[in-house]
Amino acid sequence: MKYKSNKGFTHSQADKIGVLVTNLGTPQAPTKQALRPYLKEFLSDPRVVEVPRIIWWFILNMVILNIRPKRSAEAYSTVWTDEGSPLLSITKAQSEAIAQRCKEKYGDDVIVDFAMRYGQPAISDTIDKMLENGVRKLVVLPLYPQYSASTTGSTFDAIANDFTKRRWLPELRFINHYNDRSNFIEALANKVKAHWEKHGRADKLILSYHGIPKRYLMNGDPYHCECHKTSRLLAEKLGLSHDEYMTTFQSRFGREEWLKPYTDETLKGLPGKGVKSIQVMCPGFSADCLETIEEIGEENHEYFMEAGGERYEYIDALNSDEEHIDVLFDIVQENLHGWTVESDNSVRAGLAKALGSEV
Ligand SMILES: C=CC1=C(C)c2cc3[nH]c(cc4nc(cc5[nH]c(cc1n2)c(C)c5CCC(=O)O)C(CCC(=O)O)=C4C)c(C)c3C=C
Ligand SMILES: [Fe+2]
Ligand SMILES: [Fe+2]
Repeated sequence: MKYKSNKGFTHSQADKIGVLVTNLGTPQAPTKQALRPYLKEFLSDPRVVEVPRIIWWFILNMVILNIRPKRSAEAYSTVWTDEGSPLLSITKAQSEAIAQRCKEKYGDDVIVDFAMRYGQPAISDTIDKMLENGVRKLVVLPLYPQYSASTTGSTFDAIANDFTKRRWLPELRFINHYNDRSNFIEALANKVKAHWEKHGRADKLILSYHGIPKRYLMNGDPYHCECHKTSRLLAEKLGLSHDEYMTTFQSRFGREEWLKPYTDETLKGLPGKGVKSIQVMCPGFSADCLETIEEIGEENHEYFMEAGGERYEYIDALNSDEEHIDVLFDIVQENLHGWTVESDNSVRAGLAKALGSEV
């Protein structure tokens, strides 16, 4: 059979709304063996690496997958906790907190769950579970504030690809971005202010975002502009002048030019220009992960101090802070607008009978 059936449907089930929270994904363990399949899936995605497939297949399989898993595993082992990968445990906590809010407001009509674009829990498995539990309307919330084809676009591909295998599609609402949303900017600003209250101000606030190849921007990806907009709005909210903050791009991969200025090169150069104390925030990461904890918290900290810096502080991502959950729940609520959860019992009864399930 070409399409997945709707086994598990019972007529007594009421139609439900599903909220699927997604993030990038992370390896199962901080080991070379676990990194290989994770990196293979991630880096085989044509939205992530836009290089002709045949050429990329050779580079990926012959070079990268022989070198990078070991190096990445070492980096991951420095951030691993008792609960596993921070990205996974924080995304789970965010999803549970949104679920709690939905339960308080909508009771059992709205089911909230999370999935990862690469690795586990897989998007298709989570959609399977939701549909089996009666979901007929689906809101997808990728936890990327700024749209990029390599992240948000790729998440849409995964949903679309899953739908090609299903017979009875649910209704779909897909959240594209929230980079300039006022309560998101406010939550970021409050996080900075809380840090200032505790530690005082520094010479500069560095807003570091994950990079993408410059070529993607030149081909029309709005990510760079969306990052700058987040920075501008945040700086306005904090009353910062142009020389009190900076937008930079981190986590380069491969040899081509990526969005500039690069975070690492910037930090190496700042002490020589008289900037001796900095605070770094990453407003493109909804959860702390390898790229913030290790790359910003450790590696770039060292670069700055070795170059003559005197004070370096990383300001955590919004993670499962109450105010962040308020923002995410607000986005979800907006996207439930006009959706009711009335059960079409006659359709379900007919279907359940035909499928031989409970009627
Ligand atoms: C937040 C937005 C992100 C964008 C944009 C992004 C683009 C992008 N990433 C790579 C390559 C890698 N990224 C890796 C880790 C990683 N990337 C993001 C987010 C964005 N990536 C996150 C949240 C993480 C951390 C995951 C975790 O488990 O903690 C990695 C894996 C780690 C490593 O080996 O360095 C790679 C590889 C490309 C090529 C790209 C743009 C096209
Ligand atoms: Fe990345
Ligand atoms: Fe990195």
